[in-house]
Amino acid sequence: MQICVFLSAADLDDRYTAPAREFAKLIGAGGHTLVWGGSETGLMKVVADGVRASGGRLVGVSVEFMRSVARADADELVIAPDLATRKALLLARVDAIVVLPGGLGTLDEVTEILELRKHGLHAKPVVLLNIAGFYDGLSLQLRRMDGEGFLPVPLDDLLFVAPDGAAALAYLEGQCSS
Ligand SMILES: C/C(=C\CNc1ncnc2c1ncn2[C@@H]1O[C@H](COP(=O)(O)O)[C@@H](O)[C@H]1O)CO
Repeated sequence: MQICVFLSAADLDDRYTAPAREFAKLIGAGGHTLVWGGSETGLMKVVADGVRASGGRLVGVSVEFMRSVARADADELVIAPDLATRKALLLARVDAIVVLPGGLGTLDEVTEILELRKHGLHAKPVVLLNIAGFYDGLSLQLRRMDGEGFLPVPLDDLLFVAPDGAAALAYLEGQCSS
């Protein structure tokens, strides 16, 4: 599978980096390709390093104004002219999307992907990898939207929340083989 991972560009502590590294190892060992924002910073670097070390392929999709922090040794590096084009390219290139802990950039990416899926503009599986309970708050908010009629499709049709990397990959393997 070509797996798009959205995740933090910040340097984080072991609570986040250790499970992210485990997930990266599963991606590489499973023969999958990581498609990500292409940067050499923070959790983005941790996961790219982990995928590379376990034999996986790296496809970076960076953006012109971040070119200087893009990973030079990616197997493939695409530079988009702007953030909107980058998100479209990331989605177009992959079979599935996994969202690790992140800040506003990650939140922007995941909400756009979910909004497109809500409108039936793609049908790619989206997984929130709930490392250290990071997405408990967002999950609660989304469940409230679902329960109170704010979503035109059931939340479970939009998103799967996985407790760990193994559960995330098992879900994607089931979805992408069917
Ligand atoms: C430019 C600097 C660091 C590099 N920053 C980023 N590099 C690549 N991709 C990025 C960067 N910042 C955001 N993104 C995209 O958004 C997500 C991470 O954002 P967050 O706010 O840290 O959650 C990530 O998925 C990227 O696609 C030096 O300042």
